[in-house]
Amino acid sequence: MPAPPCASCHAARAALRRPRSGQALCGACFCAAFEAEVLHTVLAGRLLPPGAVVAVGASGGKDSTVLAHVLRELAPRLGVSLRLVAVDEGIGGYRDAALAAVRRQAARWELPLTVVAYADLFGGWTMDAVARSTAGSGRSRACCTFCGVLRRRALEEGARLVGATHIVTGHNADDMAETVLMNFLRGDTGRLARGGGLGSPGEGGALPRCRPLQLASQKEVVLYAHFRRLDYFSEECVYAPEAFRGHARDLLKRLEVVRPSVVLDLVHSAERLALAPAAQPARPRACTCCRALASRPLCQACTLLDGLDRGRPRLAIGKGRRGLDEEAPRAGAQPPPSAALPAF
Ligand SMILES: Nc1ncnc2c1ncn2[C@@H]1O[C@H](COP(=O)(O)OP(=O)(O)OP(=O)(O)O)[C@@H](O)[C@H]1O
Repeated sequence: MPAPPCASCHAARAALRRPRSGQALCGACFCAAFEAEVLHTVLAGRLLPPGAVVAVGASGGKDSTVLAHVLRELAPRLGVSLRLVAVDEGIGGYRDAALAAVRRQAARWELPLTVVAYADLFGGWTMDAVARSTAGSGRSRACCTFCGVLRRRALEEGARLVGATHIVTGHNADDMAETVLMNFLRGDTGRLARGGGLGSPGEGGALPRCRPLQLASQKEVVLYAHFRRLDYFSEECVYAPEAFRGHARDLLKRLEVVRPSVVLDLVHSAERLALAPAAQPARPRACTCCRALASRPLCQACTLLDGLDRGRPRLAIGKGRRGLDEEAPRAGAQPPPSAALPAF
């Protein structure tokens, strides 16, 4: 049976059905609709004001590739300029190939690219060194926790380096729903309270961050990359199989079979979530080591780096926060560059 005509242009044959609405569209009309929806997200949320210098967190993966491509299309209408910022976490056999993809994109799209490395920013620590250090502590699955905290800090540093006023990342609706679910499953009310909305306004001097693809499903991101013939790196990080996120992802996939709207429902729930006054996280204060915003005496990045420097990663990544708070940073510990507390 031939494909039905495109429900938008009525001229071409439909090439896909949109996963959520079931609308049959040709590739060109789907891409135009996808771009219009991202534009709406940015304008309705007032995420990127005209004149903004936007640092795109570029990992070489599908999400940030699609984000950079869409924003490049929308940049003249939004009146913003773009810079690609890539973080080299020091993950052998993974990040080098991903960075090669980012370099190809920067060259093809004529966008300036800056690469910042954990090793330079964090006193020689790479993710491979962190993984070696945490192996045998029984907590090696926490690699992604370390990486998330340090990457956020590194992205902030890279963005400042290129004179950016805003940071955007490629988190899509599926990523966000996984995060919400993980925070619920861990009982992490602080992150639940901070994690909603389309980004963070830039508390305490940190650059404002946003996620323009937060309402786009993973399937549509992949479809957009396919129809725009984007070149991206699709391998999974070598440390990802250890991550708790994988369990949240599996659970969501199963839930989606019985309730297709579950991903967006979770994202919207998090946006509207209000904590009871007694459960509100403590007011952030300055980290005693680097002066970044922190909900405890030490910010997360300093806590992790200090734990690593002491050779006690178990302390740094465990749930025993009380123990952590009592620990002063090791004398002479290098404070990492300043940034604010992670919101995602
Ligand atoms: N090494 C990196 N350098 C710069 N930005 C990064 C890096 N890793 C992740 N990001 C940013 O954080 C976002 C979420 O990354 P994460 O690895 O959690 O998810 P992902 O769904 O695999 O994203 P992607 O497909 O873009 O790699 C990315 O879209 C990107 O904007």
